Amino acid sequence: MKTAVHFGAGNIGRGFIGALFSQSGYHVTFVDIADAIITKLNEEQKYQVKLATEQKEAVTVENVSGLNNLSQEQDVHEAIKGAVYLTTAIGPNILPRIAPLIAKGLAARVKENDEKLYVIACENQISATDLLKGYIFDNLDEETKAAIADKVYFFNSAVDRIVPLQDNQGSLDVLVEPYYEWVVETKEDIPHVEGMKIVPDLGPFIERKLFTVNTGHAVIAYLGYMNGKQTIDQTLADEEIVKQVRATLGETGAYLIHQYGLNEEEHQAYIEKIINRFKNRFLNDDVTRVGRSPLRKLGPNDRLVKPAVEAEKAGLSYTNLARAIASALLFNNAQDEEAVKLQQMISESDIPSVLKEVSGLDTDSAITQEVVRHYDALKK
Ligand SMILES: NC(=O)C1=CN([C@@H]2O[C@H](COP(=O)(O)OP(=O)(O)OC[C@H]3O[C@@H](n4cnc5c(N)ncnc54)[C@H](O)[C@@H]3O)[C@@H](O)[C@H]2O)C=CC1
Ligand SMILES: O=P(O)(O)OC[C@H]1O[C@](O)(CO)[C@@H](O)[C@@H]1O
Repeated sequence: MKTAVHFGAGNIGRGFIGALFSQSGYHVTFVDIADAIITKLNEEQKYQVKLATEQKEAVTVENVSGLNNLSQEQDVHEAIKGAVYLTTAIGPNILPRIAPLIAKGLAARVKENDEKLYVIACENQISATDLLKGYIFDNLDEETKAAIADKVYFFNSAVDRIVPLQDNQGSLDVLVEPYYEWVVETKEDIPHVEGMKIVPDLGPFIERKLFTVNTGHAVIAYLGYMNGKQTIDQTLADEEIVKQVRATLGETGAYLIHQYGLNEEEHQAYIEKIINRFKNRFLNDDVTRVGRSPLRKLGPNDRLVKPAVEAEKAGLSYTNLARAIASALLFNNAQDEEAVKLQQMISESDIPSVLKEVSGLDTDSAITQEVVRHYDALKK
């Protein structure tokens, strides 16, 4: 049987990417540090993906197993040696940590296997696979880099499916929204995977997704948190917040239309479809999950700052994006490591200096001034 090695047996790993490989006739070897999940995968060898709908339709995912990357290094090398695909859904910040192990696996593989291997990072981050490739190459000697050149291919991708935190008493089953989109950038003819959409240029896809789904979601999460809401759908019951989401997505939309020549009506329909996805009450999606890791979300290339910077460059409005950035700066969830660090930075310094450090914005830039104005207003 063909195999795919997937790093990260979490929500997207089990509920989306691993499920598509399994449905396409692959055996999926999940690699993770969570021992309980790995043990259960090996014991049960299957799980269910359940749709967040009234009917809760379920699909059984079979031909799965697990390896612990901390205690089973050698087995992970063996798995990489024989795989057709190597994918990740682990969080962008974790990619550097798994790169040394992948590098060792690739070095061992190319000594004995001339077949092509396709590496795809499935993370909410522009050019995540390029980043992963860089981390892997930092761990390879020149000879191995040359040896893998025409055997290991690295493709960027965009992944879109809302998979909330799972409240299932340790079961492997995963609740997911019905919608999904996995777009992979390549001009190669690659082995078929159900549900994988191939495009020659990912730019418009990843920006459209990140600056609509993820920007919109972040606005709801931060405003919801600020207003004491528990979940995304509860937050959207507040019409003022819905208005704010539409206004923000109006700004990212204007940039996307300007940058990629998108059809205005189609883009408006895309926005509305996404807002409806967010309203799915069966997801019960916690605002703290969607707002997690605010330092990453406030990064220069991420869902809030990048569209604001691009809008400003294009002479377009960015005041609602500035408000979204301000609301992210007010996310003071004590359970979130990055939120704690962010609040500590703010308490020891000032907003312009924090934005300089976290988002790469000049302290006297127009965006920074606009964020400070909103921050002061929201804080009241
Ligand atoms: N949940 C969602 O709806 C979506 C998530 N994404 C992206 O997918 C990626 C994964 O997100 P989720 O599946 O939600 O997260 P998750 O937390 O459910 O899964 C991540 C998994 O990685 C494992 N992990 C952490 N550190 C590790 C390490 N050093 N070595 C091996 N495994 C390690 C964790 O144990 C966990 O099982 C993120 O980049 C996220 O932005 C993208 C689209 C949708
Ligand atoms: O996974 P991240 O980047 O922390 O952000 C959460 C976002 O990702 C998603 O899980 C799916 O794209 C959304 O729910 C949300 O916008």
